[in-house]
Amino acid sequence: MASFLLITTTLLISYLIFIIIFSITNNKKKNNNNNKVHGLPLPPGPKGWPLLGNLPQIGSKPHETLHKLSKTYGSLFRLRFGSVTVIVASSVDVASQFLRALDTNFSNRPPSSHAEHIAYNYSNIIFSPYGPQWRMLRRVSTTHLLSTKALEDMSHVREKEAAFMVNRLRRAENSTAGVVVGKEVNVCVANALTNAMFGRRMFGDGDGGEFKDMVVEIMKLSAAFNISDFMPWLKPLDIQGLVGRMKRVHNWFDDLINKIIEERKIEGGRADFLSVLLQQKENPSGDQETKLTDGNIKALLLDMFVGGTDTTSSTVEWALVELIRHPDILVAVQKELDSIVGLSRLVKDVDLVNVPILQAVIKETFRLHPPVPLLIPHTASEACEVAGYYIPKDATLLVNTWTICRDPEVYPRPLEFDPSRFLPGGKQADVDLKGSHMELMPFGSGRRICVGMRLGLRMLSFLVANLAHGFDWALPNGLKPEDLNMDVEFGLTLERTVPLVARPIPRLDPKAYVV
Ligand code: HEM
Repeated sequence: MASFLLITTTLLISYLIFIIIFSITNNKKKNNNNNKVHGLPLPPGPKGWPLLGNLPQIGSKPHETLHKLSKTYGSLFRLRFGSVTVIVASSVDVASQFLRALDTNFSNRPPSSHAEHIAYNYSNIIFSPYGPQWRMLRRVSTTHLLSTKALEDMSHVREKEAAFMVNRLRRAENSTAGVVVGKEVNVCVANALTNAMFGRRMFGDGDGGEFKDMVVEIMKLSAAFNISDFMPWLKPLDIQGLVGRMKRVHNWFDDLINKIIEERKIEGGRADFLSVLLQQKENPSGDQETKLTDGNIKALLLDMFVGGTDTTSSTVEWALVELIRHPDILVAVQKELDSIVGLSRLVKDVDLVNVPILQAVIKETFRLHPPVPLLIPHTASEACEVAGYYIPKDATLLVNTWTICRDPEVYPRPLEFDPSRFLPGGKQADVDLKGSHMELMPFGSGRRICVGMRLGLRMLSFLVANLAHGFDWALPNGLKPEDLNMDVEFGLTLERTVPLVARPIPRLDPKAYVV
């Protein structure tokens, strides 16, 4: 036994030494070749550690660390995460070179253990390689699941879930401790999505049972930083134990969704995403280059849930926090909505066609609190030149929208919450959220722009509208709005460290709240 341990340890140490030497010489060679062959410098950047590169410098709030580095190295700089070259874009000009001028070259994604072990080996949209499968999944999603008509057909589901939420909040009227608003919003968004996907609510009002536990684990793993994604030679060791957890949660999800699919086969079709996808699999429409597989269907539904829930609910929470901190703006939103909706019913989807103040509040919330401050990473399919620098093939691109949204050259008084920038006469009056204005792109831009953007925007506007129109808001325990903790936690989205707890004070006719 002792000699077995000795041999294993010796082999492991030799393997590590070999990897260290190989990685150092390989990185040097790569950099020299890059410079020599193309005669262009690589973007500047801080020196990294052997092997780990700049990983130890990134910290728990990468967007803020990268923001600080951009002050030293400029709006286009380079890092190394393990063996991966990382390029960071932190200005409107640089971001538009990558995401507009060179969009096709930067439409790929880096390898990801999450995509491999949870999302059916890259069968999803988010991490699908740029190619026929990705095009097919985007087409199916935009044409059949998230088209304007499909979103309108689903509006009653969102309205019903919002009514449940408003009703729960109304019942908390007399609670002096207040309610954890983000939790209520999260349950509402999650149920609206599972209703759209599977035709059923899967989160109870108190606890969400098995599905909720599974989702929480998936969300945690989606946000986790797996070191072997950057040091592929560490893969066999799974030193953080993440791959084991990913495989377990994948099987959990797979069992659950298989059960739902089997039930669906017995019950017959419905008008939800699952039925539409199963039908598309049997009878594909158009001349699809690739066929939709069971793996694609499951991975796509998972993508939509993971991509759509926390992004939407955390932005609603931030918007409400800002409205509580700026009571005059809350009153302006309420007046705008009262003039359209009155006080006898809740806001509906169709009411939100012409609501400039609400839309300006949403934009300003996205600007100060972008839920995805570093866009999902892109990679360079081919080496190229940007701003006089050499960008190597396979380099990972991070776009720091958090920095872009706080650039004082673009946004005067950038730390102030001031929706009037986006109103007629304001400096950013023409800026929309659809990815054509690099100064505000919470959904990204170019080919990889968020596929659920329209659904996300509708849910978000609709929920903020109902929270603002349905209630006045007070803080418990004499807390003053200006004393609200505004710290953030970087994860799957940029969440509040301290969730908002507030007291909803109904302001509509009592019958408006009856579900
Ligand atoms: C406020 C809500 C949302 C925000 C802020 C948001 C943000 C984003 C961002 C920043 C990206 C990456 C863009 C890039 O790579 O450059 C993305 C991608 C994606 N989002 Fe969203 N999202 C939201 C809602 C949704 C919803 C509701 C869904 C689906 C129902 C969804 C599904 C996806 C998918 C599938 C992708 C991958 C697109 C691709 O790689 O081609 N998102 N989202």
